[in-house]
Amino acid sequence: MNGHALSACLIYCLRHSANRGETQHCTASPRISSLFESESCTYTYLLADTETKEAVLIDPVLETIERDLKLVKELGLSLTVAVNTHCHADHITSTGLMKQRVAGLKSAISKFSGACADIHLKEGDKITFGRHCLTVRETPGHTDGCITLVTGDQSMAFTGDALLIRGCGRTDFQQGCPKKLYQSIHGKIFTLPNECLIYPAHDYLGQTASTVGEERKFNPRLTKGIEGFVEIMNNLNLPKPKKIDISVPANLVCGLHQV
Ligand SMILES: N[C@@H](CCC(=O)N[C@@H](CSS)C(=O)NCC(=O)O)C(=O)O
Ligand SMILES: [Fe+2]
Repeated sequence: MNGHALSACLIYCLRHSANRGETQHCTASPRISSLFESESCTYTYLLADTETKEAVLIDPVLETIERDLKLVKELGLSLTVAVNTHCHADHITSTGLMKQRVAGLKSAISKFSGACADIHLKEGDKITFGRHCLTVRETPGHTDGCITLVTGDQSMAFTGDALLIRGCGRTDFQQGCPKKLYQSIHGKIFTLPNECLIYPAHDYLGQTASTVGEERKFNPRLTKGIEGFVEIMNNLNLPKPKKIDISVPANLVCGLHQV
């Protein structure tokens, strides 16, 4: 083999071994537990690598910290990151308290949330746990700091309050903007594969999960054009979340306002 062929071969081998590393590292689906908090109708998701036992918690709620930690212990998991999909307005996060209970645990939230955390996330960042990872897609519109977390194999998306099942997050407070939300959902969530499972932060009707294909086809708000969507969002006339005045300031400091 001459020098040129040898270096071409070397580049090919390096590229392919890097790709293999990426594939092995970040594609298989993690184990998932969906946990519900009934007062705020919030879903907390525990994702784990069943081999390495590393785990990530999404949107944990203060009131259910004991339940969540019990499950982590029962499954023999090592919780590495507790991430919020945004600065919640309706409930207080448990990430601050959880950090006091779990050695080495790091909190994470979007850098555009204005909230404190160990890790400030932005578009394309990855949260790795064992062989799995979550990739950050910025999906503002409900708040400026809303993110959607997508598994490496794009089989699951944790959409926070951006996309709900047959609905979406309201846009009438916390920097809410219907046009931004429409663009976020169509550009960052509906571009995922149709089979990708949607796991929202809330459900008020007892629904648990949906898919990108289902929401693209049946979501009564998102199947409209942008003008129709804006019209719907500007006329929801929802009452404010009962706990908004304590939740937002508390969540800016990881729920450690009065603890
Ligand atoms: N009644 C609840 C608050 C309900 C609410 O406003 N939910 C938010 C998500 S929490 S910020 C929302 O975006 N809802 C969209 C919708 O169409 O319902 C309370 O008092 O806590
Ligand atoms: Fe919200």
